Amino acid sequence: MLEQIIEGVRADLLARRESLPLDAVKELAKDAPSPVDALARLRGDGFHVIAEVKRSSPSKGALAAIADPAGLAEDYAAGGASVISVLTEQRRFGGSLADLDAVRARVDIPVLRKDFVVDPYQVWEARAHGADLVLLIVAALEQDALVGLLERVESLGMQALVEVHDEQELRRAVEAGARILGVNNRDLRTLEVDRSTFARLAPLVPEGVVRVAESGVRGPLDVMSFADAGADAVLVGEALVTGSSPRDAVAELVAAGSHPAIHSDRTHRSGGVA
Ligand SMILES: O=P(O)(O)OC[C@@H](O)[C@@H](O)c1c[nH]c2ccccc12
Repeated sequence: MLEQIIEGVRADLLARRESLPLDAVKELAKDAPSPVDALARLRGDGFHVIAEVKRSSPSKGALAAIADPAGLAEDYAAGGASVISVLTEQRRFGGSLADLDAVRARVDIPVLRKDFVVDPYQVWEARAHGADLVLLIVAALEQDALVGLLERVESLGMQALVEVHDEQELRRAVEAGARILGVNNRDLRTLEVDRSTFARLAPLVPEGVVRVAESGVRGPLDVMSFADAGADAVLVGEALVTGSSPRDAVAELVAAGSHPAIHSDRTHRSGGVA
């Protein structure tokens, strides 16, 4: 699946590059609002929710129409989200750079461009459209490309969420210098979700690197177990776009992550309940 998605991404990228050359994108990037320090935000106190604007996915098809992505992002922010993730991949996820523009114009918390980034052009584009963070998927990149893109992201004042799904990818991410590491519980090759992936990989993430549990969060109980396994943040799409109140849903997840010890063995052994 990953390869087919990337094929489409490259074709769309080629078309955009033809209508707007890299130099023009670089000019636009100069005029973009300065990046917000997303790393400081995610390293800050408390548990963090990265809330995603997601219309559809290859695994689930259509999830939600989302006529007003900026309104949704405002609701997420009001519920206490630390970062808004905006899918910009068009063919399989129904996103666009217009969604990123709309969201950027209406929230001041950090915004993540969520896409299959394989070329520096997309990093410049992210900055030109006001992104503070860019997703880099290790499974989609050779090591040299990963290192180069990460450097480009940081040289533009942004941060990368570096996504991994197994031990080897995790080692590559750490070697490349990732500061924010996402463990995707969904295997992008098969689209299967295995919620034990995060807990398996989290102990291998070096101290000081932000740990994000991605995909498959259904509600507060999942957040508690990811927080218990060491997550600093969760990245949530489907559960938020299909629920009734995105604002209340985010608030519930933030609260759940802030009290992981209620469910931990540690607490049971000491007999206390937070
Ligand atoms: O809708 P979910 O299961 O809450 O997942 C959100 C997010 O983790 C998922 O959209 C995602 C994680 N990594 C990606 C890479 C590309 C596209 C999408 C993703």
